[in-house]
Amino acid sequence: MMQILQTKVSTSSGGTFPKRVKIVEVCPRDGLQNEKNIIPTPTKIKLIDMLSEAGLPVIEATSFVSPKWVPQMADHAEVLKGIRKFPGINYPVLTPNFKGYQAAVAAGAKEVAIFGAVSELFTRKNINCSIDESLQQSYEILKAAQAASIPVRGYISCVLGCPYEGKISPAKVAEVAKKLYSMGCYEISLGDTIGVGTPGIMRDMLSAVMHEVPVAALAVHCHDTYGQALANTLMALQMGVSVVDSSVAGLGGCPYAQGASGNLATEDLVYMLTGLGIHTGVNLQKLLEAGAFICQALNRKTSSKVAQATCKL
Ligand SMILES: CC(C)(COP(=O)([O-])OP(=O)([O-])OC[C@H]1O[C@@H](n2cnc3c(N)ncnc32)[C@H](O)[C@@H]1OP(=O)([O-])[O-])[C@@H](O)C(=O)NCCC(=O)NCCSC(=O)C[C@@](C)(O)CC(=O)[O-]
Repeated sequence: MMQILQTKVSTSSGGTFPKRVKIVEVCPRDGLQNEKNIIPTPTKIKLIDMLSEAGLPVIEATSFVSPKWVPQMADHAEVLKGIRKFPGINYPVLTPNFKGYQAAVAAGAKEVAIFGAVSELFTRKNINCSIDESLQQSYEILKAAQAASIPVRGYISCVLGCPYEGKISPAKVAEVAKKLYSMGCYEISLGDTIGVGTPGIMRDMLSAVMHEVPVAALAVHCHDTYGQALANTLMALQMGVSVVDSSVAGLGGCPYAQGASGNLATEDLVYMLTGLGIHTGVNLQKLLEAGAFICQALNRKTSSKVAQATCKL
């Protein structure tokens, strides 16, 4: 039995927060991509349908990457074709190269996401090319997508630290963000891929990026390895960011980022935003049910504190 405590937190200190936040739910892709046991396609489809029913405005459905690299995403086309497409909800998919882009469009994708990084070593391990080569691949996708009126979101990984190169300079993040934005990405999601950042590092990184890209076009994507995801996200909100990536039940992690662990749990994000009086359009009860469903399917305990507090799984 789930019971949500309806706390009303004063918003008097929240003058600088955005009035509404767009949540980009990444569980069906980021949350599941690292799972070793192949999850049945109908389970993935049911999860996405439940997330749609919870009112999430954007649900990243799958990724059109190589099945040799990420076997869990091999059923991408079946997932994308099988989900109920709710009006007003976007279902973007990840595309690493032109081959992935073409397959995504053939399967009916109406929005795609490209991904790059600020670390040469991570880029090599993740997509087997250099940063410049990955930008070239992104450019090819962007050109084709623009001609087909398909919006493209851009991810940048390792913005607060890299598992292979360590510290990352904010100037480097700003440089890559500027390139992706000027190439035509409508939104840039800044990923703390291994969850090593703290709010001060987030502030410095965002300050640099905001000189190059309008804050309205920025999103944050925080992993929770060191328990900093919510704090880092709060810092980003205070700086005017109004798009946040998160994953129900806190599932997630990049298979090619040593030490990566789960994402910020969507339940915890929604709870905090509701407490701050920030509108998301998400029904927390339905979200908790979606989280309970996928945790049961994976035989996994939820990482969401709110789910733990409201439901003994
Ligand atoms: C980019 C590649 C494909 C290069 O992989 P490669 O081996 O260098 O590429 P290749 O061109 O030599 O191709 C190898 C084989 O894969 C096939 N192939 C090639 N491309 C595709 C495709 N799109 N779809 C299906 N098949 C494909 C290709 O046809 C070939 O098949 P073969 O001839 O051997 O039978 C590979 O490295 C890859 O798929 N990497 C994806 C890794 C990944 O998914 N990482 C996780 C997502 S990123 C992330 O999680 C971070 C993020 C976004 O969440 C933000 C954050 O937290 O920071």
